Amino acid sequence: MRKLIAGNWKMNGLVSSQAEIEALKGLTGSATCDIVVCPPFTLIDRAVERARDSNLAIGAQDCHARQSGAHTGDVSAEMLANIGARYVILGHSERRVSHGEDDGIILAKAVAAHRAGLVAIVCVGETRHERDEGRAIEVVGGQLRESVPEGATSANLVIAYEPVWAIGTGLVPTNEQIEEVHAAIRQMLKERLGNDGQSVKILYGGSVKVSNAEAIFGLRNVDGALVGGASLKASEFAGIISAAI
Ligand SMILES: O=C[C@H](O)COP(=O)(O)O
Repeated sequence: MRKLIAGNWKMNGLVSSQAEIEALKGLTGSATCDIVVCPPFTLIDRAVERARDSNLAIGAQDCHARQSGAHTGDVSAEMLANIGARYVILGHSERRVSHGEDDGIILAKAVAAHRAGLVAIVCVGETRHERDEGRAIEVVGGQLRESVPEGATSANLVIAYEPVWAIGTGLVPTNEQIEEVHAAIRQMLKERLGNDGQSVKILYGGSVKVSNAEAIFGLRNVDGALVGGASLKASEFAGIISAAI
């Protein structure tokens, strides 16, 4: 399956950071994988312009479930599609924790993303405590069941497995642990979405770096990565992308 490498800039980036998009274009012109950059809302418009006529797609880091209305400070999926975003990250653990988002909210947002024609990158993953209790697959399975819309397809859904304890910590599960969870996600997607579940991309996220990318991308059910810190510098992100080619 063609790999997908997505960069989540989180709450980083000023107007001057457009230079990273420009540099990334230059460094990844011959890449044979799909590449997505998800800057903060404030830079999406500019990033779309910068990425025009390149193999980079631009995404957002969240959206509201409603199309419009009295929701101060929020941005709808339709607004994102309207300015040229093609992807939206949903259910990132930083939003689950700091904004109290539960699976029901994430499901509603994924439905909204699909309504607007966006690809939803739905994040799932267990905490350290849940892993230590041997419940990683059970937790991820519950999140998938409750937050993936009925009728989602490989054209509008990507799953990102991000163990919470691996995000921004430098800790990474063993290759066996990653493969075990990805294989379980693959099976659940097939059960839920039928044959098309086989083609939904499953990304790994959590402390992906140039030094570990190749080994992670070599795992059977890993179809790419959702990269945080290492996506902020074009040269570093391009190094990860080249490991996926
Ligand atoms: O969305 C990205 C993940 O939270 C991973 O972040 P990280 O690569 O900085 O660990």
